[in-house]
Amino acid sequence: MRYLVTAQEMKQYDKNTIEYLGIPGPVLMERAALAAEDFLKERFDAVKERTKVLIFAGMGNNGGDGLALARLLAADGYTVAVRLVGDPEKATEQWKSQWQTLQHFPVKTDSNTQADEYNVIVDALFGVGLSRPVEGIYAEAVEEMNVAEGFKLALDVPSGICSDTGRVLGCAFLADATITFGFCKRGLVMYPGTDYAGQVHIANVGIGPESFLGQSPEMYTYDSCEQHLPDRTSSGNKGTFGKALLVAGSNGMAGAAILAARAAYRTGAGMVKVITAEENRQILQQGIPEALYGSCRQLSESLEWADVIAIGPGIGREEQARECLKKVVEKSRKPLVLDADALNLLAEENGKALAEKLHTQGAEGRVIILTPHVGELSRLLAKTIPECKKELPECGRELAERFHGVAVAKDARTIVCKEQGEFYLNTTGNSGMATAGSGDVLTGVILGLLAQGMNAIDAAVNGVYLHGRAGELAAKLHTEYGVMAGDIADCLMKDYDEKESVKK
Ligand SMILES: NC(=O)C1=CN([C@@H]2O[C@H](COP(=O)(O)OP(=O)(O)OC[C@H]3O[C@@H](n4cnc5c(N)ncnc54)[C@H](OP(=O)(O)O)[C@@H]3O)[C@@H](O)[C@H]2O)[C@@H](O)CC1
Ligand SMILES: [K+]
Repeated sequence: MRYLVTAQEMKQYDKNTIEYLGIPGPVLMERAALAAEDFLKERFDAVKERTKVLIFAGMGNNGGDGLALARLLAADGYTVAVRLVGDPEKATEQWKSQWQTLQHFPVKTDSNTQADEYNVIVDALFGVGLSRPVEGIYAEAVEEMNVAEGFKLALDVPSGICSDTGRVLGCAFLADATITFGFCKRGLVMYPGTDYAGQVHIANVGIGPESFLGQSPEMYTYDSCEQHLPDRTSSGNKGTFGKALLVAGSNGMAGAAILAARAAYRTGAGMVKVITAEENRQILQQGIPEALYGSCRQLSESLEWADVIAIGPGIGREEQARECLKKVVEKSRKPLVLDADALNLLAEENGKALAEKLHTQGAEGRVIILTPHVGELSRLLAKTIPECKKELPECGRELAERFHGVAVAKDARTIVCKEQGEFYLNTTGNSGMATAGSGDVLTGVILGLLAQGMNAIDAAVNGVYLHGRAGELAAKLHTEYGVMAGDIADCLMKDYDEKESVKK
């Protein structure tokens, strides 16, 4: 698990480390600079004589990190220059102290430095203290760094990127790599910040979980397959691994049902039954002979049969789809995944009563997982798409509260949350997954995990992670251009069976 922190959280953890744990600020700054120096030395020590480093320093402690780095590199024999940007009169105390020390080292600090004479550019203008759009001399400095040749390293956060949202405030430094201190900032993994950050390295500078003092970060992600998958007992039979009911595919939309059913099987569900339009029967049975078939008339008895239910992929918004949704809500209390047109139906004026019933069922303990993309989310919350994109975690939370369920708010960086507790931000996946049917696969994955007895939040988080990971594997085979939803389904669990973590 990797924490993703906001600027405010990071400042609090800094403060707690200094004031409560008793590690002085200058020690933290020294460790930050040492980590940055190590990072550069790893790449440039072999060509030290030819390496010329130019550090752009602002007047806050991010600039202070830059000054300390300049001193360390100069002491180590590198050619280093510092360009000050801002008024040193307004600098922080730590900055001033670093500046005084720097005077004893061979570092060029006049303003005549030409960025194109240097082959390493370090951005130490702003870190988590960025508080407004970058303009004037600061924007000019960012522009000069961006057009310069050479390797570009950002300290803590690329200047101009909002640490909390990843948004560009005015303009931003385009880094090859970012070395970030203590914890990864949210803005380094959210778009577009992640594209500006380049490769992100997290440096331990002495600010750890001890500094939380009961206030742990509100967001996290997973970097690898460290999650818990459902136990798989070797003596299990198909009943052990769950009976999953999938209501999907109106006439002509059999593909959505096939994709979701395949994904549920690939994730480990014991049995998958698909309720779909009569016209889809033949193609469904050819497309996925492993699945059981049921017509819409058999829905009530199938609800009895099922352990878990998903509804939505390709169902459309016609009367039959509405009838199916009504039955799924009114005749069952089993764990339920709502996707696609099931969500659109709930957002319609005459879906409000059903939404109200679901809200009550959620309050009474029914497991409800909603998987809207931003368009569906905007309809459900009566907000614009840009609003939903801008405030995705908050919108996810609002949806989770509305249904007392788990929200999977899908975008390039999907958010998963409950009514309370942390936000999971997913960092697996790629642009190849922005393809028709990809959402249907995700519904199947979550359904498959639920069928095996996983709780709602774990099924949603792990489902989103696995789906993204499968997309990465599919892109290795087909490139991001060539990935189709069926490839994602077929790549599910591909790299899992060798891993110890499967057995956790
Ligand atoms: N605590 C510690 O010991 C440790 C801290 N560490 C480091 O400290 C960094 C945080 O330092 P920080 O809090 O001083 O903020 P920082 O990012 O330097 O920026 C503040 C300055 O920028 C200015 N400013 C802001 N926006 C602006 C704009 N648009 N345009 C122009 N000016 C703007 C703002 O000016 P003001 O708003 O006051 O006018 C102020 O001068 C952190 O990212 C990490 O690198 C590490 O060494 C680990 C130990
Ligand atoms: K920076």
